[in-house]
Amino acid sequence: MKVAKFGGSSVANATQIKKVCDIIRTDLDRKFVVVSAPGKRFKDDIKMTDLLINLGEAYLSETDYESTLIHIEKRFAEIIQDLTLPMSLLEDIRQTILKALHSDVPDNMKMDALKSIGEDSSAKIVSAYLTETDLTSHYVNPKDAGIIVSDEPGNAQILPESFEKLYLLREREGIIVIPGFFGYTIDNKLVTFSRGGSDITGSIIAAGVKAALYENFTDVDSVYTVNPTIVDQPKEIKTLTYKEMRELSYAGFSVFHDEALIPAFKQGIPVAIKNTNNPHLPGTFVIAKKEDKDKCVVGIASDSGFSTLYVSKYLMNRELGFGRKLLEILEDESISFEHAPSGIDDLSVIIRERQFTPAKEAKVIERIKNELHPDTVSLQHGLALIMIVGEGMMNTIGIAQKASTALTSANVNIKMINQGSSDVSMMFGIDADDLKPAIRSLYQVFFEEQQN
Ligand SMILES: Nc1ncnc2c1ncn2[C@@H]1O[C@H](COP(=O)(O)OP(=O)(O)O)[C@@H](O)[C@H]1O
Ligand SMILES: N[C@@H](CC(=O)OP(=O)(O)O)C(=O)O
Repeated sequence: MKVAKFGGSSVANATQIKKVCDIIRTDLDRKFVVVSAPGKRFKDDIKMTDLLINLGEAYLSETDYESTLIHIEKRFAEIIQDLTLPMSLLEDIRQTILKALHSDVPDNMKMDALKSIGEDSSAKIVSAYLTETDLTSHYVNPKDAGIIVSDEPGNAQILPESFEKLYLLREREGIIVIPGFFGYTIDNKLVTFSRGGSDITGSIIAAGVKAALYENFTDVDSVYTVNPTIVDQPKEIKTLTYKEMRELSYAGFSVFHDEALIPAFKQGIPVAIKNTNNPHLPGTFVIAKKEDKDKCVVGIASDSGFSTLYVSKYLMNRELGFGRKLLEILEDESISFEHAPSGIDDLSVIIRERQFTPAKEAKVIERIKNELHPDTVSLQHGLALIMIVGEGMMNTIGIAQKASTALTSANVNIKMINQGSSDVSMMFGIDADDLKPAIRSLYQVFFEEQQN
């Protein structure tokens, strides 16, 4: 038995949904189907999840929400009409939206209920279309499936008690279509995963039913060695390990959610990332053990939008608890950090920029000054991080030298290097404006000039 997850681009309109159903029909081992909300149909289109978020925000701020509601209904109406499905489906979706919008619950619960409607509606539509084309298919809500999650709105985590019930899904007849992206708490509250979280649902179902394979269908032929929006037609990655994929996803390979590896990994289920528009191609396989031992570096991920909190104080090394107190201030202000390289008298903490507002930034600096009495404290924005990833890097001579040669030849200043805190990656911090030339030059050196 296989689990097939189809991303937003695969269910963006009726033409794409027909491709999804053809893929299922060609291999009936694909018994469990997980779907996302309709995604972008063209570059500047708006994803259904974002429309639902806009709807909720407009409603909560008591501004005009009717126009967004009409926009949402029109998109679903178009899909349902083009698939010649009964219009009662649209009425069902409309009622679900209105019920979530007018329910008397806290704002974060209302937002999660609204956000889930994209996936929920896709699952109802795909299941109805499969039935229409003579396949036995059932829509199964995550609550009935057994997806029990923590009570963290917009950021749920799966609870271990889910897996026993999920295994029973194997007994159900026909093709089971489950909406991705959300689950229910023990006391029945609907909570969503973080953005892009339908990948997580797919992995949870795969682990629960002990699938032979978890197929993740998207809009690219494979996972590429670097982001294809930065380098044109980069080389494909044929296989990589769970550890490598998790590291690359976290550092910017948005094709697969970094939290989606763990459930499949724990059960040793291989993951295949494939293209809905070219399903005959093999795609990329994520597996437990490195296959191509000659290729040390598998991919180079990157992301911008980071800040550096820099603190220096003479004799910091002798001040017991300095680092803890600094991180405690961040914890108090609900700020998480990514990396924290340190020297004798200095400590830098890398933080995602979006966690700061001007007021929060001023408060953090003020608290550090008052509570830790540093010589200097500053917060610099506009940092980009590059992560070079590959199992075996630790024992390979010359990776850092190759990377710094590539960055030098692109005239890119290295602001920070972090090597050794992970055995599968090496991080470089650079100015965000230098990101594209940096990645292009690294790609050239690591994947075009010679094998690594
Ligand atoms: N290294 C990479 N390899 C492949 N795709 C990547 C990579 N880095 C970023 N992406 C982007 O991920 C996109 C697919 O992910 P996503 O938009 O979430 O798809 P879906 O709609 O299937 O969920 C691709 O279109 C591509 O632009
Ligand atoms: N629809 C949700 C969850 C998701 O996984 O979507 P996609 O498969 O389009 O990345 C989001 O946009 O966050």
